[in-house]
Amino acid sequence: MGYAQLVIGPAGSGKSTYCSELYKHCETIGRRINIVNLDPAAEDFDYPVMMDIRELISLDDVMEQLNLGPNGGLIYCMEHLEDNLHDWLDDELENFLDDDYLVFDCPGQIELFSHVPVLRNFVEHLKRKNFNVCVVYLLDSQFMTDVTKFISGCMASLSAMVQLELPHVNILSKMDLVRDKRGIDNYLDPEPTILLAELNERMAPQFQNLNKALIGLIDEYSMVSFMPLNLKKESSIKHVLAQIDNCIQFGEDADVKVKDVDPEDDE
Ligand SMILES: Nc1nc2c(ncn2[C@@H]2O[C@H](COP(=O)(O)OP(=O)(O)OP(=O)(O)O)[C@@H](O)[C@H]2O)c(=O)[nH]1
Ligand SMILES: [Mg+2]
Repeated sequence: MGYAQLVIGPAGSGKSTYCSELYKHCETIGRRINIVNLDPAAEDFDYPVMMDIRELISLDDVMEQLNLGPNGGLIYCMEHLEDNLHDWLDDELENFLDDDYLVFDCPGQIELFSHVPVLRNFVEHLKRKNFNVCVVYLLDSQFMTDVTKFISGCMASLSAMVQLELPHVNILSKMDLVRDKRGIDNYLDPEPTILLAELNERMAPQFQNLNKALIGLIDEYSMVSFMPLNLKKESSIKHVLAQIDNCIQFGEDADVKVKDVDPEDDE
């Protein structure tokens, strides 16, 4: 049994920074995690890269040889990854132990978790390899300045939920930059009626039915809860990691194993 976090979210939402701070945190507490780069366009890393899509395919080569732009090139690279799950990925996974913990730093192109099936197939493959996988969806708290942005952030996250069908943890990133914490509180675990009132206030009257339907949808998926993450605070990282571990049953299996070898249990 392996464990994996699939770190996704819009471009610039802080995925790679999250991965590197998580790595540092785990290093401090003596816990082994492995960060995998799935972004063919990434250049610099603050974390040791245990597995790297750039060893499989080069975005620059793809763009040059196939005459593609950066986004088309990226999708091509990701589809190439999909075609190589059984050889490249499986070979790379051989390097890890059975109960290793992997964190996948994904690209930020929204099409990867809205309609392109690559990540879904990638996850299915990991599941077949006996990984417990969870989505860690990052949304930049800097954009949480009004209800319309919040709704669009929720919709993108919801589309990832529907696409990937995985346990899902929503995180509001870059909390160290938030000055008005009260403004953000409304969006951490929001009250649907308050959201609806705000939305109606913001938008022209003809949208009231649509607003109601949107808020109803978000409410019914009961996914509008975001966990704030301040990477400058060790306690915040610890809290978020504990929630994610819980989602993929990380600690639980470990506990069982400890008990299994406990000699006092023999009696
Ligand atoms: N202050 C602050 N800045 C952050 C934080 N996380 C990320 N940033 C900054 O936000 C920018 C984008 O961060 P990345 O970690 O590269 O974001 P990403 O989601 O990996 O971006 P892509 O890979 O391009 O999709 C960088 O300039 C980071 O320094 C944070 O927690 N606090
Ligand atoms: Mg990145």
